[in-house]
Amino acid sequence: MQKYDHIPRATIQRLATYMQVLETMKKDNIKITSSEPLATACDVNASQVRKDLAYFGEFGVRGVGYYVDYLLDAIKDCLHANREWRTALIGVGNLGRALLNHQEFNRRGIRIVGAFDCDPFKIGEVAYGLEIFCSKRLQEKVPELGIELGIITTPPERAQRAADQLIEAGVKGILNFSSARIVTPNHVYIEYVDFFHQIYSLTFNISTKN
Ligand SMILES: NC(=O)c1ccc[n+]([C@@H]2O[C@H](COP(=O)([O-])OP(=O)(O)OC[C@H]3O[C@@H](n4cnc5c(N)ncnc54)[C@H](O)[C@@H]3O)[C@@H](O)[C@H]2O)c1
Repeated sequence: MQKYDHIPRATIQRLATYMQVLETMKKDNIKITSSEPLATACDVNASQVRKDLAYFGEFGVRGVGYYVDYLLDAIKDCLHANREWRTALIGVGNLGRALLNHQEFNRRGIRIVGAFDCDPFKIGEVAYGLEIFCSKRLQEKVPELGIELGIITTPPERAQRAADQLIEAGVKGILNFSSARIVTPNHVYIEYVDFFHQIYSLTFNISTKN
């Protein structure tokens, strides 16, 4: 069993939220904080924050709290968010183009260095500084461009094929924006982004809790 295998997925997701809260504090020149603001941001209690952080080490200072800079750097280390991740985007349609143009990826070290599509009219076109390659060339381009992550923005019925091509090329982490559930081998990690999940949570809460 690997050192970090027992860490719950929810903990990892909360760490990403803690990181955002701490980044805002840093911008606002706040030097010291406690678990409470981090807990509030994630709708958990302060002891959950301490438990989440304890998986990775001891970051608080007794009688002081947490130094914002130090905790932010420590969380970035935990999430490996302090280095560049070279990324391929598959499916240069409406959403794909919006993501290619989203500056926040670069700022966070997620560098989209390859854009791929299967439409012959799009292949060879330049979108936001990237030449669009045929997705059949992933096998060749992934090692050449040092790509480690993939983003899928194809129609759902094409997403498994796109994932298979990424996996065959050696990619081990995939962010899937299509609604398709993707089958991957154990060594490949997949995350799903779907704003309908959040919308249905809103419709449920509005309808049942008011
Ligand atoms: N997660 C979300 O919240 C969210 C929001 C909007 C859209 N979506 C999903 O994102 C996906 C893209 O939406 P869109 O509006 O950009 O669609 P789109 O039709 O504009 O773009 C899809 C692109 O994928 C390309 N493509 C198709 N098959 C491919 C393959 N096998 N390899 C490479 N490229 C391929 C097409 O040529 C096209 O350029 C859809 O699955 C849509 O449902 C998700």
